[in-house]
Amino acid sequence: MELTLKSLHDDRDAFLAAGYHLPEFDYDTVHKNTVEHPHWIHFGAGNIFRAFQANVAQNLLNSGVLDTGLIAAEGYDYEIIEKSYRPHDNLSILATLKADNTVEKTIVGSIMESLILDSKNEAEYARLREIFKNPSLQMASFTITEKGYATANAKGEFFPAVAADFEKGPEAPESYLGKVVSLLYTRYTHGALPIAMVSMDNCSHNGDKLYAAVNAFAKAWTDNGLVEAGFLGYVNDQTKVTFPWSMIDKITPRPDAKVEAMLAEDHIGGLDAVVTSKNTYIAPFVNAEECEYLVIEDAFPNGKPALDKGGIIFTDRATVDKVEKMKVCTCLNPLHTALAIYGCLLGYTLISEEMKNPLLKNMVEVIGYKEGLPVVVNPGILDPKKFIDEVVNVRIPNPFLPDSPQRIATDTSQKLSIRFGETIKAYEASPDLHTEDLKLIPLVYAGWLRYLMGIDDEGREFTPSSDPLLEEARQYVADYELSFSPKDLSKLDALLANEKIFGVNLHAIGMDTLVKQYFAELSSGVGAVAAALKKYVPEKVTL
Ligand SMILES: NC(=O)C1=CN([C@@H]2O[C@H](COP(=O)(O)OP(=O)(O)OC[C@H]3O[C@@H](n4cnc5c(N)ncnc54)[C@H](O)[C@@H]3O)[C@@H](O)[C@H]2O)C=CC1
Ligand SMILES: O=P(O)(O)OC[C@H]1O[C@](O)(CO)[C@@H](O)[C@@H]1O
Repeated sequence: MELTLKSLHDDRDAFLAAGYHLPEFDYDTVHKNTVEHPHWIHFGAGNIFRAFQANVAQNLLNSGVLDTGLIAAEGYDYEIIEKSYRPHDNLSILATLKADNTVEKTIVGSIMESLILDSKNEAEYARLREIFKNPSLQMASFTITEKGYATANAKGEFFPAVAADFEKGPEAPESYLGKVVSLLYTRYTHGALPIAMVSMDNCSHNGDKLYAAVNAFAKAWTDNGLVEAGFLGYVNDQTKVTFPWSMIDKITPRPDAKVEAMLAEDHIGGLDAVVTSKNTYIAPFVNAEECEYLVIEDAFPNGKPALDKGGIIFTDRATVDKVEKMKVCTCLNPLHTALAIYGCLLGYTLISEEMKNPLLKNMVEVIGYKEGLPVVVNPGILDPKKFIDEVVNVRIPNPFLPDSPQRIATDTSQKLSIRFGETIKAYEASPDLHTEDLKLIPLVYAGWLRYLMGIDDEGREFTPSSDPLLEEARQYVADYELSFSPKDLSKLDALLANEKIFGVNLHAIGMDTLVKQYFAELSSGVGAVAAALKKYVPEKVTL
């Protein structure tokens, strides 16, 4: 068998016998409808898109709720399309790795076109313009990673490609967002048609990030006389163009060798995973957990596909904000980051294995239930207690999900502030709660300092995961080594006072003393990390 439309047709019985769910809609009709009346284009053809959005669309096509499929556009890593989409007629295999050790295998065929977003690729760029001219288009969505929305570096200087595009205008831009905004300009010049531009990336207030980038281009092109006068107004007219906020949640690890081997047993050829030259881990299959949440602000000026029938929740902005805070600041991501740091220190390579260690499990339970939950505002549409129960008892201990502390430890310096700082701020602001009662959040901070030393609890060197502030942050711990001798910890002061990293100035609120005390213990010798966990994490957590 092959992962192609022809093989799906010719070998249908063999696929079914091997346990695959197959697309159940009339492919040719949906393809024709999509080409003629596209409703939904997605930018960022990576793993989450195929595991989540494309599968939701397929379910809705199967049940007849939708009659058009998806168009995938890739403007950063063209190899994804060349190596993983086109050889397989845009089909992919979704391996849903359930906590009960069953794997659901689905051939996802809802992506009707895959296009390279490159202004030098005339044919495909023309097709993208055609799509943006079409009145039927309701939504352009994005999963391009948080850094994909940046137009400038940390010093505020525009990236060279962005600066060049500001000068050149919408004809043939080179930067990612420049290309997207030039398509939006095409939509403007063809009737100022309405559209929702929906970021589905895992970052706080994601719609604002997309808006800021789009608006920067619209403004620069207007100031430089490169676009019609009304374009900037169009981008800022919410009856025309919106930038809804969203919260997305589905743990989708990189394509895993064990899953590849399992699929190979079904005798489907050509499923090899590749790492592209731009470092995307991609394969014709994706592996993900079963659980998924996508909550989107209901601001769609051209109407929206009936995705609510596929489990996607539409609500108001304030609710999206609360849901996102619940997940990112308390119920999922802080627990992940705590496990990432201590997992790397203790030599784990699977998050699920860490959850078998009672101390690590108790650590995340205290951080989530005891320290975080008291300050969570219930968003109403999802219950925080139930959400965290599912995270702690089902999702992160799922032994079949090949997720690693090393993957989650990527960019920790960028994550600490939102994942823990918001809770600290809420304690500081509360008349009833006391920041000094927070005992394990400081242990995570201290763990991160210990992690920056790049030496695990056995005394072996390890390579910390990539992080834009890694080298800078490592300077602060460069003088420390594993030893029981007393340390001058003042070298940590400037780091601990860095509000950007921790969300609060830990010195100003007095938490730095505890973090330093913990750090001294964690770095006091081989085995000190395990010893500190034993000392500070309760043996029993009563929920
Ligand atoms: N994988 C996961 O568990 C989840 C991911 N997400 C969000 O989706 C994003 C992408 O995740 P995956 O698709 O799993 O990753 P991936 O590595 O499979 O794909 C990354 C995608 O982003 C694009 N990209 C990377 N750097 C870029 C840049 N500088 N400019 C523009 N595009 C760029 C790539 O070309 C590719 O389309 C994440 O960063 C996160 O925000 C959200 C929830 C879960
Ligand atoms: O720590 P990161 O890199 O944001 O990844 C966290 C993981 O958890 C999630 O937030 C779950 O949705 C995903 O984005 C990702 O798989």
